[in-house]
Parts: sequence; C-alpha cells; structure tokens
Amino acid sequence: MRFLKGHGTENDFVILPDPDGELDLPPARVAVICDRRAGIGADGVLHVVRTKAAPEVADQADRAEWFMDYRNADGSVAEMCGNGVRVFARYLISAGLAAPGEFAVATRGGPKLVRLEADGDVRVDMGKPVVLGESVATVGGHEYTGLHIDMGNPHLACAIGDPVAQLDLSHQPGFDPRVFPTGVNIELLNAVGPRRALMRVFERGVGETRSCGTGTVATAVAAAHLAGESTGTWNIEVPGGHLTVTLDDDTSYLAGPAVIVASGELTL
Ligand SMILES: N[C@@H](CCC[C@H](N)C(=O)O)C(=O)O
Repeated sequence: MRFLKGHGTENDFVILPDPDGELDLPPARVAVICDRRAGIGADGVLHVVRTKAAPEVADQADRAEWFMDYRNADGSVAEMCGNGVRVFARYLISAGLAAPGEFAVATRGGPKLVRLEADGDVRVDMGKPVVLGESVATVGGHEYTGLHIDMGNPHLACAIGDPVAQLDLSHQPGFDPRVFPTGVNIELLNAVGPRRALMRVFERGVGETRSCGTGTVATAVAAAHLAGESTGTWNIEVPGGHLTVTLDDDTSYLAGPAVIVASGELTL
C-alpha cells in the first residue's frame, strides 16, 4: 500500500491513506511499520480515514471530512497528537484533499481546527488545556514535581532546576499509576527567559521523541504557571526544532513547521 513520511520538528510519522477505513492496523503491525530497523521508522502512524467511514468519530462528520486515526509507535491508540495533526493537515493540502486555509480534522480528542499560515507553518487550535493538579515524575533517581495537564491526552509537565540536556531519558521515568492509569506523556522543562523554555519529552507508547505538540502546550502552561501568567505566546525549544504556543483565556494554539519528506510502497 502507499505510504508517506512526514514530520513536525522531527516528531515523525508514517502516513497511511485509507479513505474507506479498510486497513486492519493491529498493534503488532503498527509496531513493525514504526520500527527504525525492521520497518520504515517513526514515532507514530497517521491513518487517514474519511470521518464518515470511522464509526468511533462519526459524530464529527458534519465538522471534519477527515479523521486522524493516530497510533503510537508501540501500536497503542492515543486521543490526540499535536504535531501529528499538523503533519496530517500538510498531507491533506499537498494531496489536494483539503484546500489551504482553515479546516477541521476529526480526532479522538474532538475536532481540531488547523490553518496553513502565510509563512508556511501549520497552526492548530489545541483547545483549552485542563490543569488537574500536581504529580511527581522520577528521572535518574531524582523526583520532579509537575502539573498534571489534560490536552485530550495525559501530560505531566515538570519545570525543573537541573539542565534538561543532561537528563537520561533512555528509560521510562517513574510516575504515579493511580493518577495516570493509562500512562502519561512526561515533559521536563527549563524556563530560560521571558516566555521561552527548553523541553524534553518521554512519550507514552514511544519513548523519548524529538518533539511533542501536545507536550509543548503542556510545557507552556507549566512555564506560564511558574511565571504567574496564564496567557501569552511562549517559544518552546525541543531537540527537533522550535514551536510557538499561544495561550489565551479560552483556548491554546500550536504553530510550527510540518513537512512531507518521502513517499513509497509499503509491503504489509
Ligand atoms: N507526539 C504527539 C503525542 C502523541 C500521543 C502520545 N504519545 C500519547 O500517547 O498520548 C504530539 O505531538 O502531541
């Protein structure tokens, strides 16, 4: 079957166009596709299905023509992917399946409005982050307290004093499974200037990635909390590049590059 490969600040995805939703994607198959040696290699799969062909989001069909059926590299299903939805929008536009401008994409976390910006970046309205309290992540024997933030998917964003560049994120950080029974995406951040933060992330279902869109919004919320603010535009530096997050009273926006880099035939 045909595939494409794309990324947003090096959070990379295999794109599988399947308008009628005929493709069977058990976790083992997704894991092989995402395997960087045995497969194509990616942090996740963007399965492109017409919303009306996907019963689980059929209620969004009047808002969004296309459903981003997102899968993590281990084959697990996630509610939302901020970089994924931006790459998904780039694919729809480049394939002539959506007109440049503003349109909605259906996700398990509800419809998301995406927009192609004049500078070529793709922006998405991520909705209002919900802060649910505090919890603790353990990395390399150190405990870091952070904010539990619901972005459609679960996040624990920890502003820390130690330099994030020196953390060992080769293993799953510890977290409280009573707070996060379905796992959690863990962001570690250094607030380094006015409305600027450095972030690393350990994603649920993947491991350390070079960027995470929902995670950068959670990071902006945690950095704003630290600064005693709740609105404004934050620059978030991740290992794979740079994203901007705008927080306002009602919602949040994530903007940055999203590109398609390859296409080919996949033997399943
Ligand atoms: N990389 C994504 C988040 C993907 C889903 C996440 N791993 C989860 O399981 O919730 C992003 O850009 O937001």
